[in-house]
Amino acid sequence: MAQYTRISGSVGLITLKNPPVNALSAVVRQGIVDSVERALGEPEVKCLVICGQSGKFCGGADIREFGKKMTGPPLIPVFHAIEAAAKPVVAAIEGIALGGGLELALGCHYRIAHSKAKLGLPEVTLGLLPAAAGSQRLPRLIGVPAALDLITTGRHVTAAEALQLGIVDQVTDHNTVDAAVKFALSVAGQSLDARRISTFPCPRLSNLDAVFEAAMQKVRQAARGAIAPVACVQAVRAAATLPYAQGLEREKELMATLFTSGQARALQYSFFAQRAVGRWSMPSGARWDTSKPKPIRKAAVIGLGTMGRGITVGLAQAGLSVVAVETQEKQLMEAKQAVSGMLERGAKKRGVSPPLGNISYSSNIKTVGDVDLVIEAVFEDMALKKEVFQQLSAVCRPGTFLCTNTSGLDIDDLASQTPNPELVVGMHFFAPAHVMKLLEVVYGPRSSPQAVATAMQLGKVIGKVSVAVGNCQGFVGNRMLSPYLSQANFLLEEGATPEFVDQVLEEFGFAMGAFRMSDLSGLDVGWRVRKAAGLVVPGKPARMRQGCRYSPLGDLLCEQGRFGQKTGSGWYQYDKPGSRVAKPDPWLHSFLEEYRARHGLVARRIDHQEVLERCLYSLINEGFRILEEGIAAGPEDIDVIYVLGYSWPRHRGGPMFYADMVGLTRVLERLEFYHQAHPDVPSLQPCNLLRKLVASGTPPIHRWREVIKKVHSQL
Ligand SMILES: CC(C)(COP(=O)(O)OP(=O)(O)OC[C@H]1O[C@@H](n2cnc3c(N)ncnc32)[C@H](O)[C@@H]1OP(=O)(O)O)[C@@H](O)C(=O)NCCC(=O)NCCSC(=O)/C=C/CCCCCCCCCCCCC(=O)O
Repeated sequence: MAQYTRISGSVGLITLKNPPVNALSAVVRQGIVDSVERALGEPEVKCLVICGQSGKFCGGADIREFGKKMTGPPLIPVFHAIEAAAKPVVAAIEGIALGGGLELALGCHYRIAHSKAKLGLPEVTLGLLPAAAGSQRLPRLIGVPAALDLITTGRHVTAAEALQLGIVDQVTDHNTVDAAVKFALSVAGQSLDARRISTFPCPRLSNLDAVFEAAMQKVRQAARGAIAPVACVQAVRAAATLPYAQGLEREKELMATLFTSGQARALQYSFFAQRAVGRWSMPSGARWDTSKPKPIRKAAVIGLGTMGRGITVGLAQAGLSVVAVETQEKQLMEAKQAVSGMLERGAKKRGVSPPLGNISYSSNIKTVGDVDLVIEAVFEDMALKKEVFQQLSAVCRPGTFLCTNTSGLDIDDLASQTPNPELVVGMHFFAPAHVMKLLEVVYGPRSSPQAVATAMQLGKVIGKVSVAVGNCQGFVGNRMLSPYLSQANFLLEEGATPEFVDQVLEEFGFAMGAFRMSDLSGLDVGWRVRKAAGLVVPGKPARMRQGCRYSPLGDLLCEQGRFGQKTGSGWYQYDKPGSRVAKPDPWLHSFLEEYRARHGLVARRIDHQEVLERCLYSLINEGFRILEEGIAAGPEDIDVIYVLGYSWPRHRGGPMFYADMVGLTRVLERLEFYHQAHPDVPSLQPCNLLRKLVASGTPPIHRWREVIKKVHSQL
């Protein structure tokens, strides 16, 4: 609702009340209309102030109302009524003014912000544009280049930047509502002619075409197929070239296309999924709301390779005290230098001082005796990790949580090295660990709910989106990647090239196709895993292993020392080791031809559809297996992992959301088709849960949990 009160006799105060972020629901919109009307009708009232309760101005349109039947007054006329008011209206911005919240403020005549407030038009991140006249008012207020930047990126700006840009008129460190009331009284009675943004001409640009061409090129490059950023540029162009009323029509037209698009649905699903994963549960029944985390003040990181360094930076930046341990003195010195450099660069960017003093370095593992939690980040080798866990058990005080940063090793096996397996959890960070938002928190069968809650909470403290998942080979992300990569390899055997497969996957929206990504991460990584699994048999490149089809192509490249970017060749060639520019490699093409000839394979023409379906549907099928086994609690968990950790295009929601969009019946049919053609590839065999979902009438994704629950209860 919106509550109307009178203060200081002559000020009408409208307070938005819709926890948690005062979103502009139908009731709130109606409340604003009624309050404004009332204030304008009261002769004693000289001016108005609009604020939000609980220190939050407004988080924008109520996203939960999208996709439902529209009720209540639409936003644009509400904001026009405010702008047209004959009494000054001042927005008192505390906390947030985002999306429709900022558009509301732009409809007001003046804006006063608290110094800690964040402002922005993040609609683009939800697949939309600021269609409550924001795309038309903001360029008129701050000019085209700055408006283009804010509207196409959706970034939030601080109050200080908003003041500099001219979005707000004043910033205060004190009570914002008091400041706004004082300000409103000071301008009461003054002409408002120069305060109505919709009447402003858009600041002229001499190089208008060039500015828009450059903006369009930039968004197209970054968008990877997303349509909202493109529409945002078009809407701002309308503001720059058309009268306000016509610009508004264009904004409406563009919004109509976006509003009902699959991309908007996907991005809004993703928004809620990222919040839903915080409400984790385990098959044992343990849950986020019944498991209390222990506060972590001091942590240790063991092993200061690339991952350990990134984790140390993340912890120190979040204000934790960190003991960073590396037993090799030379590496310890190198790591100290590298970590300090990362902290200094990060601090410079954020305009703060680097938290160098939060870290103490040591080559002696015994120095971790007084920490609350340890993150072991040594080399991905089970024997080595076991040794470290045994040492930790001897030196850590009772109750210390022991976490391992691993991308797929058995958490329970490791936990068995300690007398307290309930304190052990996996924390799978993604490289670079201080940058990537995703953290897989892996619980073993003996991990206590408190250990999981503590790791999840620590992830939040260091700015990660943490997803709790069960223990299995590769956990969720890497386990699903395995069939995807296998299909990519099989496609090469059957006639495709790495360039073609990557092109198809990149057109779908991945930042990198399967082969460019493998070259970047290093082909030796998978080689080591396959060796450990007994799949690599030197001198035996046969295409079957353990009764299933197997492609030894990656192993053969590794045997030649082709590990990818770091060695200057892999699936592609590079100018020099470490170079990032992948070029098609004639050697690789001849190698593939020889390989096919040796195995009696006849190259056939493989089309776009087959590449996409075989790679994506095998990955999705594995996702259903993971749900069936209870390794992930719901499809949102998988989707968040893929969007944040594996560059799955955000505007496609994630693999499970994509399956829902494509239609489960279609996914099932195509998997059956490919499995018939390749019966020796088990990952193409549709899993039980997928069949059950189709048999139960293909419910929409938000109802899959009901079917999953039934499947689990039958097991
Ligand atoms: C920064 C935040 C605000 C707060 O962050 P934090 O403190 O970390 O808390 P969170 O965990 O993120 O959030 C707390 C809970 O609040 C929920 N929430 C947050 N924002 C909203 C919201 N805007 N609406 C509803 N719910 C919201 C959140 O989900 C959490 O709850 P839960 O845990 O999930 O239960 C942060 O939350 C944030 O960034 N929020 C989003 C801000 C944002 O993006 N705002 C913009 C929203 S879109 C908008 O404003 C659009 C405006 C113009 C719309 C014009 C509409 C016109 C329709 C015309 C249609 C024409 C087409 C016709 C087609 C046809 O012809 O049919």
